[in-house]
Amino acid sequence: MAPNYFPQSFSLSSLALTAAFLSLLYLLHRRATKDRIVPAGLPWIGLRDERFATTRLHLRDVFAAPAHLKEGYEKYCKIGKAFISPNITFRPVIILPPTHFRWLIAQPDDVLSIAEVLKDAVQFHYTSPSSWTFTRPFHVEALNKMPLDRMTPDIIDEIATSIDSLWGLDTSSWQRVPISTMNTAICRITNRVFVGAALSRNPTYITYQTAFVNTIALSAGVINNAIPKLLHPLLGPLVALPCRYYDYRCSRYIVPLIEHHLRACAAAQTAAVPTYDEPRDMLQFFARYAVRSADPADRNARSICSRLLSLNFVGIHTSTMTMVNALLDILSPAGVGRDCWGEIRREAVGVLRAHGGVWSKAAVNQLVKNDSVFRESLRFSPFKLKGVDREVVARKGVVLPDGTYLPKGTRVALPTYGVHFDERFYKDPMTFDPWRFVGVEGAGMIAAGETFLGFGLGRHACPGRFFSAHELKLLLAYIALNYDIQPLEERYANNEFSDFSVPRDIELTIKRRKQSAHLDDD
Ligand code: HEM
Repeated sequence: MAPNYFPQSFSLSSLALTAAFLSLLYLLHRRATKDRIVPAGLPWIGLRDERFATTRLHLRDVFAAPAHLKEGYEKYCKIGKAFISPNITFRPVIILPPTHFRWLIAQPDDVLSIAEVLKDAVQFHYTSPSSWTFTRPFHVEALNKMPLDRMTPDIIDEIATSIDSLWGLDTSSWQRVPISTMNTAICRITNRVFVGAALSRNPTYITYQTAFVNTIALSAGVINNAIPKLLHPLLGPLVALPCRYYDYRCSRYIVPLIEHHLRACAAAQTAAVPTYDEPRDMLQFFARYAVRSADPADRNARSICSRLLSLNFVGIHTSTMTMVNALLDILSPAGVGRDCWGEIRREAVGVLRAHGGVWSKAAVNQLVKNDSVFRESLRFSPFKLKGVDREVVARKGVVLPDGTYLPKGTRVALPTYGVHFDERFYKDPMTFDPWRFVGVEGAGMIAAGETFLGFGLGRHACPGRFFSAHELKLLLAYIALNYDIQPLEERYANNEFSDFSVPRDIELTIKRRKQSAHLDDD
């Protein structure tokens, strides 16, 4: 009798189930790899000779991205060559060397697109469809031209109110506060500037707004990384339900305000004598742009509201991480060794006294040490290790300066991490030197350039950086003037995940000063 190789319990149905499971795995693998456009002739970084080599490389990259990017930069970028970097999304990204940067920023948007990357990264189609139903991206122009001088009194008022309530006013004893309180403060300051005092102090609105900002990132992450593309139309709307709900709840507060501002702007436009006040918040500013547009789609209050919420999302996370990284760097042994906290406080005292105790844009512009610390921290502790991501959208693809052909759909990016630690661009790059940029022509915090990619590069460089730099410098100055902080034992390492480097939530030991340092006797 022929031997029975199958255990008794191993029935035909379990065999069929196993086969179905394996087929499903194979199909998912095929779907996951469908978008892998891999241009010919470029080297991979980190690829091993093994089965399912690229799939395993993409998975390994979740924790090995910094090592991959460093190795690729040293091996290829430094000799002017591009390389292929793996990615958690299973879409490889072509990392361009500094010699190709000028070529990249010279490409028009219908060849290399940032919009495609953003839409995909945030899965706007599911998470916030209304934020893309506009014809003109006037929010970018509005961000570039924000009337920061006029907004400064509100910004400093919101900084003082939020920090005082989050960190307390006890001048007698040291307190422990989570560094993540910066997130709440920046959320409040941003909202004060975006939607005005009434809403920024409304706890219910702030709860919904914070929930939106947090769930949109989570939903997009799940859709992008945990659901095969094939299932996006089915599961995308379900996963995005929470952030769509919070978007809706916020809109109940914001839309009536926008409609009010749109009516007021339209009336002022037709009045013989304009009656409308100069805008003090972004909603008013947006309304001005909207009424000037010839396209009614630009005046859709729901779309303007979702656009504003998406800007909140982009701006609050980035500004929070920049502030937290800066505090960690300043209070680390490297920052303490250069008396960073003391210097920032002395500078703030001098500038504030020189301006009669009142902050203005001109006063903030004189905070050169404060400015240098932020730029150095963005260089030394970037929260995104590769950046300036673009997608090839030209139907016929595009050719790199070295002759490499990139088909439509290829993703390209620049090696932020490599450039920021390249000894050809920075002396002693592994050292945090807070005063590195003081007095250096063209090296202010917001100056985007080929050797500093913290805010991107070219015409799409971050339009929110003018506001963010202003807000962060005022926030740091306020804290330095009003609080003592104990140094940290070490520069706590950030959590690294894929090409993200996110600071950890640690506790700071702080004590309120009896009065702002600019009022002290010398
Ligand atoms: C320190 C804080 C910030 C950092 C480090 C930062 C960084 C960046 C980076 C690296 C880019 C990509 C640029 C490129 O690919 O060339 C970007 C784009 C962008 N940022 Fe920021 N950002 C910050 C704050 C803000 C704020 C506060 C806002 C708005 C309120 C904002 C709005 C935007 C927008 C709308 C874009 C897309 C620009 C476009 O599509 O042309 N950012 N930002």
